[in-house]
Amino acid sequence: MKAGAVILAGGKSSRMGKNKALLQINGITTIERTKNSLREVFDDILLVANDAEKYRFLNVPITKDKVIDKGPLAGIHAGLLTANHDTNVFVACDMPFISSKLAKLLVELSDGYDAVVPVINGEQHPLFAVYKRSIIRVIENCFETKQLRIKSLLNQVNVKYVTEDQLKNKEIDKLEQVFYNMNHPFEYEKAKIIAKQ
Ligand SMILES: Nc1nc2c(ncn2[C@@H]2O[C@H](COP(=O)(O)OP(=O)(O)OP(=O)(O)O)[C@@H](O)[C@H]2O)c(=O)[nH]1
Repeated sequence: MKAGAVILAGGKSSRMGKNKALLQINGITTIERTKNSLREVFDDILLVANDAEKYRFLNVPITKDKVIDKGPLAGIHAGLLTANHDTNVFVACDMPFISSKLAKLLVELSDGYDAVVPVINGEQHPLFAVYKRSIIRVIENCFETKQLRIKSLLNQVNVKYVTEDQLKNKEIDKLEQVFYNMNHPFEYEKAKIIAKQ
């Protein structure tokens, strides 16, 4: 695949109260689940984390934010600067049920766009989305103008939004679960139940 995958794990997990990436579900850490799923499709997987030692066990290259305390946008920035490919699927480390098939499809839909973002039931999912190196300068401009929301970035680049209608017939398993993410302890408890279903 002429694209890479980037996992973002540079956050503070303050709502969860402990590192979300390292929470176990069915005996395996969330971030490892994510990595294993991406590995079905991507040879190149990069991790953006600011405490690299915790993640050596994943055996993937690790880079740090170049701009500190700027949230996920800084992770996307560092990932694009470091990745081996122009086109990369970015995934948050708190999404235990992502789909490698969907990741591949998002890449396939990216020709002619700077980014590909799923929109499910009207909600945008910019942390399971494709971003290209062409937007690095725009991200840096967002930092300079203190626009740290990914939405601000998306307003300034050429985005393909992919809705659930466009994903029909693509045989993506359990689409409603793919974007499940864990911010609070009760969402972790729910994830463990979902994983057993
Ligand atoms: N590289 C990088 N990733 C980040 C940063 N902030 C958040 N992320 C990642 O972006 C994704 C979504 O993060 P959030 O849940 O919004 O933020 P968080 O800091 O992890 O959690 P809270 O402290 O509870 O808001 C997760 O994968 C985070 O690891 C950052 O400053 N740098």
